[in-house]
Parts: sequence; C-alpha cells; structure tokens
Amino acid sequence: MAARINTSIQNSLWLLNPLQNSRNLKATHLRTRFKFYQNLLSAPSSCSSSSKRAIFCSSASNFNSHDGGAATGPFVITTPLYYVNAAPHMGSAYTTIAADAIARFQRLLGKKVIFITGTDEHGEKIATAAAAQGSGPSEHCDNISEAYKTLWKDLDIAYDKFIRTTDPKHETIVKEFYSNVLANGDIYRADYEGLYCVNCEEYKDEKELLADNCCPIHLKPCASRKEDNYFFALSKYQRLLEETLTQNPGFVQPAFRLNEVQSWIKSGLKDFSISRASVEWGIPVPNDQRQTIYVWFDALLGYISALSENDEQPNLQTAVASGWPASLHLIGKDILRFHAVYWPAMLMSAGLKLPKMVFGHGFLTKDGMKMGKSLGNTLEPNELVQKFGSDPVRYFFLREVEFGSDGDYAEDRFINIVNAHLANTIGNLLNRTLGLLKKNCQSTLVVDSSAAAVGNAFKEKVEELVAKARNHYEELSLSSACEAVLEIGNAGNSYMDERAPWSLFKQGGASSDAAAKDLVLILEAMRIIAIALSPVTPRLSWRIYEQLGFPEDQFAAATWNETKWGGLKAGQVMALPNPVFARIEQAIVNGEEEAPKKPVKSKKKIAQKVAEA
Ligand SMILES: Nc1ncnc2c1ncn2[C@@H]1O[C@H](COP(=O)(O)OP(=O)(O)OP(=O)(O)O)[C@@H](O)[C@H]1O
Repeated sequence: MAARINTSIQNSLWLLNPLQNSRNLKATHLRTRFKFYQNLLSAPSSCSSSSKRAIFCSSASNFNSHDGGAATGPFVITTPLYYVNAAPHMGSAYTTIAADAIARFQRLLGKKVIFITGTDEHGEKIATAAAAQGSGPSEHCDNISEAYKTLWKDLDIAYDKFIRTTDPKHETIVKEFYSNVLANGDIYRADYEGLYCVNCEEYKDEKELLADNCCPIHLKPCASRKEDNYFFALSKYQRLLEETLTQNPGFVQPAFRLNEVQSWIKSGLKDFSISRASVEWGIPVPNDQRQTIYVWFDALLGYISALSENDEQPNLQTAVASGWPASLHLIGKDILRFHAVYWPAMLMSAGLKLPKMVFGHGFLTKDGMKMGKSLGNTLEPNELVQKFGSDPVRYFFLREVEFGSDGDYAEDRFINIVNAHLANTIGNLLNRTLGLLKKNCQSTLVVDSSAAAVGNAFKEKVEELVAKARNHYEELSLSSACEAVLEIGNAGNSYMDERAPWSLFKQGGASSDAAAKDLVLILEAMRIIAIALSPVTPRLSWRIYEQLGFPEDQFAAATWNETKWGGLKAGQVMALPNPVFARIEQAIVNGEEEAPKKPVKSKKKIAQKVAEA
C-alpha cells in the first residue's frame, strides 16, 4: 500500500494560510527564496568571504577556527534527545561519550562550549511504554529521564544543558516555531494513509520494508493507518536542499553518508505529516486541540529550546540568540534523514540558520543487529561501568569502533585492549619511571624538561604525535586520536628500553646524569599524554597529573597549549609510584576474586609519603 495524501483537502490550506498555496511554488519563486536563505544563513566570519554562495562553512574545520570561538560564537554540540521508551543502553551511551570527548577537546582549545543532551518524551511509544509499566506517562518520563542523568554522571559526561521535551519552555518554543512555519505557508491539512512504524514513529515507504511490511530497523510489522493530519510541505524544499548539499558537502559527515542523503532527496521528497489525531501524549497543535504535534517535529526543536535560559520568558528569538546554529549534531545513522533532510527544511521554513554539521556515526551491534531498546538486545552500560570504571568504557568504545562505522562488543577484546593500552603502555611506563626516579633522584626532577630535550629526537617524535592527535580530534577521528596518543606511550616505552636508565644509573657519573635526564623526558611525555587523552579518559589523566606533582586546579585549568613540550621544571617533586590504572583481571571479572582497592591514594597520603622520602 503506497502512502497517499488526499489532495482534495488541499483547499484547507487556504484556510490555514490564505496568503499562498505552498505546494505549487514556481521555480522563479524558489530562486528568490534561495537568495533569501543565502542572506539569512550568512556565512560565519571564519568562512572565505570570496565564496559568496556559501550558506555556511562545510568541513570539520568549520568549527575549528583558532579564535577561541569569538568570531564564530560558542561551539554547540548536541546528542540526540533520547527516546524514553526504555532505560538507556550502551548505544545511547556511545553517542554521548563521543560527544563528551569532542566537547572536552573543544574546551581544551579554549572555546566556549555548549554541550546539549536530553530526552524526547512525547508520542505514542512513550504512552504505551508507560501503560505497560502501570504508570502514567509523566511519571514514566521522570523515571527514565533520571536514569539517563544518572548514567551520564557515572560516565563522567560533562554536559551543559539537559533538555526534556516535556519542559514548558520547550513547549512554548515548539508552538512558536510551528506558528512561524504555518505563517510561511508550509503547513496544510490532508488525509494520510500509509504504513506506520510505531518504534520509528514514522510512516514508511513500502519499498524500504522487509517481508510482511516489517521495519528493517525494528523487525516489527508496520501498521496500516489513515489519519486526518497537518502536513509540512517538505517537497517545496527539494531544490534548496539539493543546492545546499552540493555547495556544502561537508554538512553531512562522514563523507560517505552524503550520497545516501543526496539519493533520498533525489528520489523525491514527500510532504510529511506533523500532527497526530490519535496521540494524546504530546504538545497540542496551536489552534487545534484535537491534534498533537508529531514527536519528531517537536523533538528536533529541543536543540534550540535547550539554549534558552531558565529564568527568562522563553521565546524562539532569545533561545536562538543564545547559541544557534549548532556547530555539530552528533547522531546515529538511524536518524540521519530527520537531521539532514527534515530538520534543515524546517529551519529554512522558519527562517533560521542551519546547523554547521550533522555527523551520523555507525551502530554498536549485537550479532550483526543494531543494539536498541525496541529490539531489547542491549548491552548494559551501568554494569560495564560498575565492573570496569568509566574511563575503560569510554576509551574502549572510542578507540575500538572507528567513528562512523559499526562495531561489535566482546568482553575479551575489551579487557585485552584496556589492559594493553591503559594499564601497560601508559600506566606501567609511568610507574616504572617514577620507581627509578624515587630510587635514584629522591622523586625530584634534576633538570627542566625543555633543557633535557635539547638535541634529543624523542621530543620531536612526541611533538609530531601530539600534533597528529589534535588533527584527528578536529576531524572527529576519535579512534585515530587515541591511537596517536598511545603512540606517544609506545615511543616512551621504546626510549626507556633503548636507554636502559637503570643500568646507566649503576655506571654513575655522566651516565647517571644522562639517565636522570632520560626520566625527565619520559615524564614530560607522560604529562603530554595526560592532557591529550583527557577528552577520552578524564579520570586517568587527572591521576597521571597528580602523580606528576600537580594540584587539581592546575589540571582543571589546563588547555591544549599544555601539550607543548616544557611543562616539567627542575626541582618538581613527583609522587611515589602508585599504579594509575589497575589491570583488569579475568578472575575479578568472573567474580572469583575481590576487586583491588582503588589505585589512587589520597593527595594527603601522597604528600606525606613524598615528605618521608
Ligand atoms: N546500537 C546503537 N549504536 C550506536 N548508537 C546508538 C545505538 N542505539 C541507539 N543509539 C544512539 O541513540 C540514538 C537513537 O535514540 P533512541 O532513543 O531512539 O534509541 P534506540 O535504542 O535506537 O531506540 P529504539 O530501539 O526504540 O529505536 C541513535 O541515533 C544513536 O545516537
């Protein structure tokens, strides 16, 4: 059954908006409108002014200008607003961890960052899920939304705004936006008949369904539905969207997803229904209390309503002025169409700027299927964090799954990677260096790290790798960024093994002096690793910094500038060696042994030990 709009009801369009019939725009009108959008969506000042047709800058460098954000406004990054039909799972955590790492990196660059996350709380699926639990939708949303906040705390997610779509300020902004789109002649009323996937909250094209009209994502049959709804005139924006993507190919990332988006648009955009007559749990359509606003039309606006401050009278204009457009929407590829097609068209209709980039990452899979709440094949992030701690979880998924591609989880692999990289390459190197320093130099640096590095190729290697890491972070290649930082650890281990300072110390005299310098070089590399890996492993990074004798406020205030060689000074006293990262032992994982106590001693104890030494 093909989705069908009863165009005879088009007449109602004139009732809603007598100024124009929005569905029959002439090409000349479109051209005029395109010019209008070009002015509206003026390029930020960091873009080349020679490119008159640019609506926005389009590559990752788009939001990586080096002006501290002054010229381009804050760096606004968003995760999807997660649907509260069930508790969060590792898939939801994956996007949020990635967003947090990117946000932390941008903060290190000195930018003002607004990191937005939240929950999408309206719609049929939520009402059904609440009823199944025997609770009302409101109570259900409170509980699940709280579960998200708790998980983000446990995973050290430092978000700035958490928006719930049941927040009254959000409702006000959605209604205002709806009214603007209506006033622009892009909303009309019609009958709709089609196949609906409740789990996607979306009418599906018959072509994209599996046998028995099953949704390819949720593997559940779509239901045939007929409704009298309000429609958004998406088809009107076909050409504008095509031109926008041609001129700004970096708008959709990774690059290979652009083709997918372009082919959806090319295959012909259909107007979509933006209200539901049968769903009570939603924001009422302005001037028609019998219908509620379609959950996607509502939820996408959360990226803007999140920006409005709590103490003000919420309105679209002030929310937009607080940071719109977003620099980066980070999403899973399942909701790319909503973000790269529907959302830009909605924004164009309302006369608002487009986000600078939409990045659709791959899926965490289980047996080749997308892990998801509806399928129930999820991995529990709470359990992983409890067993292993937040840094290993953050590191593993960002390091192991190439950002943009799909990835599977296996516990063996998790343990091997985390042990090899964080415990051995990084933790062990720090520990044995501090051990040698304690034994031979009373835990005190004999020389500045800049002086120790004169004429030494090791420093150049570290500088080269840290520059690489920065580029990878900027390009959102998070796995490669981790790899580059880990390479510094590998280089440090090789240097240590080549130089064998333990035997140089035994030789005494000049050899012993050289060995003391070698330790400074390695510790300086460790300091750089700590900063460069802090977007991914903030706790581990702080423990390293602490072992290097720095106070917490200095770590908290560190910027990417601190990855420059030369931070360690002669006379600085290091803490006593104490593993910063405990190896994960299989026996502990299996519950056969008691887990080791936390590896870090209190600062007071460390200071005491240093004094004793
Ligand atoms: N398996 C997954 N891998 C990676 N990201 C995921 C995964 N599942 C969910 N996400 C993240 O959550 C977003 C979808 O949020 P949603 O709340 O709809 O979760 P869901 O588990 O996919 O729900 P459902 O199974 O009901 O469709 C994705 O766009 C992505 O950002």
